[in-house]
Amino acid sequence: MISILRYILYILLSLPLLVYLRRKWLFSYWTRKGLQTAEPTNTKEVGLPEPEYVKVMHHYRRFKTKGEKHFGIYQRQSPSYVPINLDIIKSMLTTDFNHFRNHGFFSNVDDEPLTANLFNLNDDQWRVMRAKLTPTFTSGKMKMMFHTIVDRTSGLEELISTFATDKKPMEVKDVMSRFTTDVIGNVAFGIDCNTMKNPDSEFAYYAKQIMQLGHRNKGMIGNLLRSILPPWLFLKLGFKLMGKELGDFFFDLVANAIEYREKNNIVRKDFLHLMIQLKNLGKLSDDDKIVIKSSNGDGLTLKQVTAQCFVFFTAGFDTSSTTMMFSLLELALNPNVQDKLRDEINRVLDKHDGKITYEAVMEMEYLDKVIAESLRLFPPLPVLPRRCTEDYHVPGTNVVIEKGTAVSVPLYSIHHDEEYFPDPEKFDPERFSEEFKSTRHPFAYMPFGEGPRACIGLRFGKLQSKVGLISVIKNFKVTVNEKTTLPIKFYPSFLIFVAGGIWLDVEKLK
Ligand code: HEM
Repeated sequence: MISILRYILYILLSLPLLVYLRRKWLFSYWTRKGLQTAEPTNTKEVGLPEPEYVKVMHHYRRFKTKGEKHFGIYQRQSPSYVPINLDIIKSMLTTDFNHFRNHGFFSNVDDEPLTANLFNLNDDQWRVMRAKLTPTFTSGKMKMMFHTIVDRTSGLEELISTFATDKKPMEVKDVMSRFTTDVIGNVAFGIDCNTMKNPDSEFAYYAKQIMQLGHRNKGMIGNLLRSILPPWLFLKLGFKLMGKELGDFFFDLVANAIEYREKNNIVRKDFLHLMIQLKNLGKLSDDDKIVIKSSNGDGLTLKQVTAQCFVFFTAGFDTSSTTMMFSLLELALNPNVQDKLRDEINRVLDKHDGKITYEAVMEMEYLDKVIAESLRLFPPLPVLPRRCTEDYHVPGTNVVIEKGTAVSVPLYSIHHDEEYFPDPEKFDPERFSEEFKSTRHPFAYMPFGEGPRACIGLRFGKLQSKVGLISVIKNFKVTVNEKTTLPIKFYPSFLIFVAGGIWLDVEKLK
């Protein structure tokens, strides 16, 4: 008995040593691979912790100054490879795409249908889905949906007018998200969410839940297990990655909308109609009626359709409202740019009978530059995730990235690199004149990602951001309210969130 107790005591005493050795071994991964490493720090940060992409930028700058082409970091306990050299990045995202075709997220249509969305899908499932969805985002299809975006601008103008009349500052992210929620809710689910009129609508509630995924909705034990278990095991224990309530809400929404349209042969020019075609025919068709029978068994299931509508919504509403929020902040901080943009908007709209048409938007070159510069300074997805799917010898180096390793393409760091963008913190839309663009490495700017896995919704995202900005700048003058903390501080998240929000004063123009 005493000897058993002694053994237990030895084990207990040696436990801290084992933990220490395991930690040492895990965190020596990159050194063993011959790569410079950003050591994980244990020091407590004072105030708001910096988001991961800002920490990566500090390392990026340090290692780049030393002439390194790449370095390694640790996310929790997992190693992640961070390329610095743009030619390496180009190879990984394009020519050697096959080694890095996955984002590295979990997806399983049976256990949790919403995870079977294009962003999460892997390997052949991704390839097949991407090929099916690509024709949904052509410029022809964008023109078809254009009126839905423009129709929502009257609600946006009404909403902003209330702040101008009451002389109250407006929290820009809230206002612009309500605009994009109404636009995408309409084109992806075919419903009038009306969050601009009613911020407490059911739809607005779920939109907020989506933005909190991964932090708060699983309870304390759920969050703890989620951080240590692989997703498949987490699901086997009865937890949900996205939450059951959220999954049921979106599934019912899509199922009911499709049933209604199919029963009543309702055709609308939106994503949902295109998804009905993909469900029933397996491809898009020019028919202006609903065809029910799948001719070749190639059609998407209802769960697959729901997952894609869900990702259009999630990937589409926050990215575009973030883009407009930062554009408006910079326009408020740079009144000369704001005036110049307003002049362009008025000049072009005059040529188009004062109407926001697709052609008018395409004609606004300065608007395009303003948005491009805002996306440079504040890319809504500041790090591009990839997962290595086959061992990869990094060109021009002795390093081999092992299958299964995560890759973080440091978009935010590249966009703030003074080699590519001199005086990088300055907002200067002229960086996107043809003259300057042609002198830059093509991979120095990629807010929508690059290669076959780049953002499928680029055209739609740009279009709704442009229409939203036209509608605000045409009608209102914006200035910074003192409630905005400058310089802005980011909230720690993998997306760009501003701590305390961005508050602007708005003045209605005649
Ligand atoms: C300004 C707006 C937007 C920005 C900045 C943006 C940015 C991005 C980025 C950086 C990626 C990852 C690309 C990569 O891994 O290389 C991405 C992927 C994606 N985006 Fe967007 N996005 C925007 C708007 C939209 C919209 C409006 C939609 C849909 C309606 C959308 C749907 C998607 C989807 C489905 C993916 C996954 C593509 C795949 O894995 O094949 N995005 N987006």
